[in-house]
Amino acid sequence: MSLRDKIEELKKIEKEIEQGGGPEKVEKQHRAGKLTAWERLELLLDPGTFVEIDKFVEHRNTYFGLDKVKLPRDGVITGVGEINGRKVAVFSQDFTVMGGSLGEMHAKKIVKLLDLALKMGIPVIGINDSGGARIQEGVDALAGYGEIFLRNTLASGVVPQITVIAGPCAGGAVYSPALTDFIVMVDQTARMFITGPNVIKAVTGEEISQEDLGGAMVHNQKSGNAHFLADNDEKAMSLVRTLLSYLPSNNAEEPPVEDPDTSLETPEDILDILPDNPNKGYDVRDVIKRVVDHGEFFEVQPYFAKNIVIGFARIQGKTVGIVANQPSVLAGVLDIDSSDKAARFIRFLDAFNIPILTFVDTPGYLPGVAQEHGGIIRHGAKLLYAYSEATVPKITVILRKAYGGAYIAMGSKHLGADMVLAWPSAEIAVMGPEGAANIIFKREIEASSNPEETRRKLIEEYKQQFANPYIAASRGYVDMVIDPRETRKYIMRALEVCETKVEYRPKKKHGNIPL
Ligand SMILES: CCCC(=O)SCCNC(=O)CCNC(=O)[C@H](O)C(C)(C)COP(=O)(O)OP(=O)(O)OC[C@H]1O[C@@H](n2cnc3c(N)ncnc32)[C@H](O)[C@@H]1OP(=O)(O)O
Repeated sequence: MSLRDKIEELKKIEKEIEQGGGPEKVEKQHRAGKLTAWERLELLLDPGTFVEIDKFVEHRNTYFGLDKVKLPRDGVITGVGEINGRKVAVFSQDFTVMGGSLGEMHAKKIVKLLDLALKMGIPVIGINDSGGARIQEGVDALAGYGEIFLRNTLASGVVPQITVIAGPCAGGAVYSPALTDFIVMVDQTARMFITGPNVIKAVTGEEISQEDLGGAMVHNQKSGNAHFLADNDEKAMSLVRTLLSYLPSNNAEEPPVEDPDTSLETPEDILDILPDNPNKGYDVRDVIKRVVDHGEFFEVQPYFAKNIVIGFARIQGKTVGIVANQPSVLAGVLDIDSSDKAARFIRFLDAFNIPILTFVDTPGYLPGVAQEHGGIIRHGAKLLYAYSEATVPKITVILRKAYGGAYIAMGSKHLGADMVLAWPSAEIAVMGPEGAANIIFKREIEASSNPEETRRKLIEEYKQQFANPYIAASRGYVDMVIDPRETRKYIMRALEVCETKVEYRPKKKHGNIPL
């Protein structure tokens, strides 16, 4: 055979492989509202940038008649491509090939890709659509998952890892996504659970549908396992592209600078957001949008623990991570879920050189038996730990309430904030005026001929004395009390000063965050 003939043969082999599970399976995939592994990659990557690796890999299993079965690419496409001109490593499981199930060689392809991404310092995006461990391959499939979990862990904090769940992801398979930084789930088609409805019914007697057990909304809203909800595969791919635009390729790089907004102005109407009544809520995102570049805020986990808001934005084109109490939900209290949500995000920001911008308006940690018995002490400590551990620039703006332990936890000076700004509306105290006055003036109130009137007067007195930013500012715990209309300017200046920040921590193997 001449070289030209051999090239013809190569093209023929490639064409066969590219059929995946064949037209019928592709048709079934489309009928289920899902794109194929290849179609997803085409939407995710810049056109013409994908370079496939291991296209010719085949399984070598002989059990249960598998030796007679051809599984193109062993059910997963792997390779390197570009997103907005930056290199990424990607794998996309092909459900048309034996349900995208993971056997020995399928796993080896993903492991090889993760090793490559780690060596080259490029983000990893995994598109999951799989029936899990390939049952016929037994322990080889389990070993494959173990090898992947190890790589996910080693890559954690070195390169960003993003998972899209675009179909089933069941059993131990869920732990690879869980070890990555962000999970996007596609509404109605994504499913994640350790054991499905049938096993649950047999073991606990509970009856539940797949969607209610592990659908995209459940994990976005209830469990907090997912970070983003996408209406369909197209939206999921576009979401990943946006997310990546905020991130560096690895922990030794800075995030890319995009479309810098050099205006120093904060819109005048920022003064109209806080209600006059301090017990009324407002949407903290209205504050965030008036401060960041072009009013653009990319929220992460918008459906989970809504009493805290996290997400990405830019200041002068540079990425910042935002953590903000949300006074319109549970008055912005800190509880188990919001502490977990914020702490994990802060650790991501710190690992990837992204400054933390915190907005504070919280009445404290949520009281209650469920919270105490649920471990609020341990979960709340995660937030303290994450802020304390972080060495990236930390800028905090106290908008209104900053009470008790929550004052300390929310990026306070005491946990190493580089710049703490406070609006004149800030109230920094051990607790709110009503609670405080009832305790410290208890005897005076009881002895009074008009207890209600005395209580009211003493609460007012307490408010005058303590419910302001000036005592904290007089101690240097607040660096500057500012006109809210200058918030953006102060943040810009603070971030500029922090650009050369270097902070060392004692040498250790790793800390022991309260998990
Ligand atoms: C450490 C990791 C440990 C684990 O992964 S444990 C989890 C093991 N996996 C499971 O229990 C899930 C088994 N699969 C299923 O329940 C269903 O196939 C699933 C994922 C809900 C999808 O259902 P459908 O959309 O109706 O598709 P289907 O059942 O017709 O499957 C399509 C083709 O894929 C095959 N398949 C799915 N999961 C597989 C697996 N794990 N091993 C081997 N083959 C698997 C299935 O047999 C079917 O093949 P075919 O097209 O009929 O030739």
